[in-house]
Amino acid sequence: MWRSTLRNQFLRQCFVNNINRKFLKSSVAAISQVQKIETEQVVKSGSTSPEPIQTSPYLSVVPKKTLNEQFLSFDDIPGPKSLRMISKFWGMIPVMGTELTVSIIQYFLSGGKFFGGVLSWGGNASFFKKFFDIYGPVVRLHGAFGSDVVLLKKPEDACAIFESEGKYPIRSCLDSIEKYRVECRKYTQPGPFLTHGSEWEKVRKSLEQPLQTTVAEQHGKIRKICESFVERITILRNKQEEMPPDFKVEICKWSLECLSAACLNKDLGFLNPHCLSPTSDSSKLLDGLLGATEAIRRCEYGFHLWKFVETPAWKVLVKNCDKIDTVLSKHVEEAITSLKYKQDKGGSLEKVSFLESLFLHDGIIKEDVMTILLDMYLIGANATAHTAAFLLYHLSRNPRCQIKIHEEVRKYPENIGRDDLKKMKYLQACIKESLRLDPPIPILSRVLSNDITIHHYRIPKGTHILFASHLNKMGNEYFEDSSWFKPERWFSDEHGGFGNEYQAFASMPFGYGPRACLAKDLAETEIGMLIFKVCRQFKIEYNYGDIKSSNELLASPTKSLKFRFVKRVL
Ligand code: HEM
Repeated sequence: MWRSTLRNQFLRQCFVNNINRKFLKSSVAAISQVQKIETEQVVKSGSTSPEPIQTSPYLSVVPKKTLNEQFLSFDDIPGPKSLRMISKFWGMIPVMGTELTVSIIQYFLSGGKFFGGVLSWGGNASFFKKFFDIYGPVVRLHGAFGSDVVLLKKPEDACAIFESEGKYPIRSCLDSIEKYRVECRKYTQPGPFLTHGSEWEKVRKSLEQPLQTTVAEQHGKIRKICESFVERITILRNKQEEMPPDFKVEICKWSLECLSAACLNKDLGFLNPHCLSPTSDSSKLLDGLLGATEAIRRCEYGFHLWKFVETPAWKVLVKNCDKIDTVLSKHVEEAITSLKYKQDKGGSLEKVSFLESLFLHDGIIKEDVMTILLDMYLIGANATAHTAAFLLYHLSRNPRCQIKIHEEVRKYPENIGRDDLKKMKYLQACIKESLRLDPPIPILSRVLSNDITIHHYRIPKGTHILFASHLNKMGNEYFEDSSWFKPERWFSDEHGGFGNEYQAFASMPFGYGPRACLAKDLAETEIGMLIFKVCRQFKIEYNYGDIKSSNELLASPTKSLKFRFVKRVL
C-alpha cells in the first residue's frame, strides 16, 4: 500500500516538475525574446559601438547616480528568512506562482489560517505594508526556481525601474488568463495585458489610434449612457433614497455599457431592466464578467493547483470566460463581414468602427481582436467601475468637495463635450485624488530584463518586481495629509505633492511608460461624464462607515455601496 503511494507520489512529482519547468521557461523566454528584438534593432540600425544610454521619453526626471557607488549583493536584500528555507523545498511541491510566494510568507508572518485560508493572502495588497514596516523599502521574497520577488514602494525606486525597462517592458501577472487563452482557446498570444515583445508591440500599436478616434466619436453616446444611469438611480432609490446593496453591480453595468458603446459601437441595454433577460447578450456578458473576475481572484491568490488539475475555481473561470468569448466573437464576426462588404464595394474605409479599424492593421487577425476585447472587458470594465464607485464614496464623505463640484458643473450646459470636461478643474482634481487613494490596479508589476541597482542592491534580470505605489497614501513624505481626500492638492502641483523630483511616481493609477494604460482617455471621459451628471442632480451620502478597497489585482469595494442620492433643487 505505502509502496504504491510512494510510487504515485514519485510519478506525480516527475509530472509536476516537467510542467513547472515549462512555466519557468515562458518567463525566461519572454526576456530572451525582448533582448533578441532589441539586439536585432541595434544591428539593423548599423550601429557597431554601444548605444548611448537613452533617457526614457516618459520620464520627466533622471535618477541621480552616486559617484563611487558601492554595491550590495542581491543576497543582502532583507526579507523573511523563513522563506529562504521554504524556497529550498519549494521545488518538491506541485505549486508555484508569484502571489503564492506572498501567501506563504503571510502565513508565516501572521500565523494565518493554513487550511481555512488555503494559503490565500486574501488579495489585500495593503498587507505589503507589513513587510515594508519590518524590512524597509526594499524587500526580497525568495521564490521558487529562482523567480524571486522584490517588493518596492518608493517613487525613486519606481523611477529606476521604469528608466531601465527599455522598449519592451515585461509584466508578470494573471497566469490563469494566460493559460485559458493559450491552452484552452489555443490562441497564439494571450492578449495586450499579458503578452510581450514584438507581439505586444503589434497589438498595442493597432489599438492606440482606434481608441483615440472612438473616444472622440462616442463621447456623446457615453454622455447619454450617464444620463440613463442617473435615471436608473432615480428608479432604484428606496424610501430612504438609498441604493440597493448590490449597487456595485449597477455601476458595473454602467461601465459595460460605456465600453460596449466605445468598442462595439452597440447599445447592449445593460441599464434597461427589460433587456436583461437571461438569454440576452448583455446578461451573458455581465454574468461572465462577474463570474470570471471572482474566479481569477480565486485562481491567482492561492495555490496554483489549477495549473495541473481542474480545480473548481478553474472550471468557473473557463465557463465564464467562454461565456464572454461567445458573445464577443459574434460582434467580431459582424465586424469582419461588414469590413469585407465595405472593401468589396470599394467604399470609403475612413468611416469604420473601432473593431473594423483594428482589422485594417497589418498582421492583426481575429484571435488578436478577441484577446484585445477580452482584456478591455475584464480589466477595463472592472477598473472603471471601481474608480467610479470610489469617487462616489469619497464625494459622499466630503460634502465640502461636493459643493465645489456642484458649483463647477452648474456652469456648463447639459450636453457637454470632452473639451468642457477637461476644463472642469475641480472635477478633474477629484478624479485624480480618488485614484491616488484607491487605484483599481494597486500593484504594478514588471520582470526585470536587465540587472539593476536599487538602494545600492544589485538586482539581477529575471527578478519579479511588485511596486506598491498606493502605499504612499499612508505617509506624509510625498503628499501632505496623505490619507485625506483633498482634490485641491492637484492645483498647486501637476503631480499633487510637494513638487519633489520623483513626485510623478508617487501616484501612478494608470501605470507608467510604454506599458501604461492605453485607455486612460476613455476611462477619464466615462468617469468625468458620470460625475458631471450625478453631481448636477444629486447630493451623495453614505451612512455605513468606511469603505475600503480590497486592493487585489482586480480590486473592488469591500462593502455594499448603499449610497443615498438626495435630489437637488437646481
Ligand atoms: C480608471 C480606469 C482604469 C485604470 C485606473 C487603469 C489602470 C491600468 C494600469 C495601472 C495598467 C498597467 C500599467 C502598467 O503596468 O504600467 C493598465 C493597463 C491596461 N489597461 Fe487600463 N485602466 C483603466 C481603464 C481601462 C480601460 C477602460 C481599458 C480598455 C478599454 C483598459 C485597458 C488596458 C490595457 C489593454 C492595458 C495593458 C496595456 C499594455 O500592457 O500595453 N484600461 N491599466
